[in-house]
Amino acid sequence: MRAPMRIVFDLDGTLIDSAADIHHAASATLRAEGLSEVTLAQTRSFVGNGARVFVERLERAVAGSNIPERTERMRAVFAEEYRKAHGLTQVYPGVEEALAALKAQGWRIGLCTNKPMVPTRAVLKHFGWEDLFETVFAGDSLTRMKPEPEPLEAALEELGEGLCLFVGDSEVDAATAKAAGVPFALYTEGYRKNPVEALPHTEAFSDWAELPAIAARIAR
Ligand SMILES: O=C(O)COP(=O)(O)O
Ligand SMILES: [Mg+2]
Repeated sequence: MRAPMRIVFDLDGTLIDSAADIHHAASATLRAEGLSEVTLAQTRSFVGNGARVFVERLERAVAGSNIPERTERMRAVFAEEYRKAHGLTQVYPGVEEALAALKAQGWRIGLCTNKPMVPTRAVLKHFGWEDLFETVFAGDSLTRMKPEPEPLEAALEELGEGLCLFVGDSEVDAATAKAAGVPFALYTEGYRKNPVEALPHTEAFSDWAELPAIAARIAR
């Protein structure tokens, strides 16, 4: 009998390009404080360590520092805006076909994102993906988030035993996989800040059509 296989995906910058919506939510948050706005490229560079860190980076970029009361107000506005922010989000080309192919190959599929659970569920619903993942760990599911290994380990545990693979786009994901001792497939078209070579990875891909073959190779 074939050993079970488990594959866990990151969300932002891996399955979906959500930067435009995050930028929109960030702009509303900054406007509410009378602060100047940031560019889409800046927004992209602030994504990766969850919503709390995102807001801190945003505030620091335009105001020079974090003032606790202001940071809290900004967090509240951002959370509200983020929940509604999926109209501009695009699924990367080939993602749905690749996930279907992986399922057909016998992979059990999970999600491990640093995005909080409320906007994560909202975006999954938006794309009709509520039942796509057998397990979902968000940035606020546990007390620790990526790059700590716990959420990835927890997602894998929920998927049972067997060979495993993590797929993500960023330095945070590469570090998480390394910390958990899990093979890592790097999607190169997401929000990473450094060259591909600088991120520890088992395999890298730029086209989702390549992933089923990569996974099959790792599973051999
Ligand atoms: O929301 C974030 O900061 C990052 O989200 P991700 O873990 O899905 O890339
Ligand atoms: Mg990501």
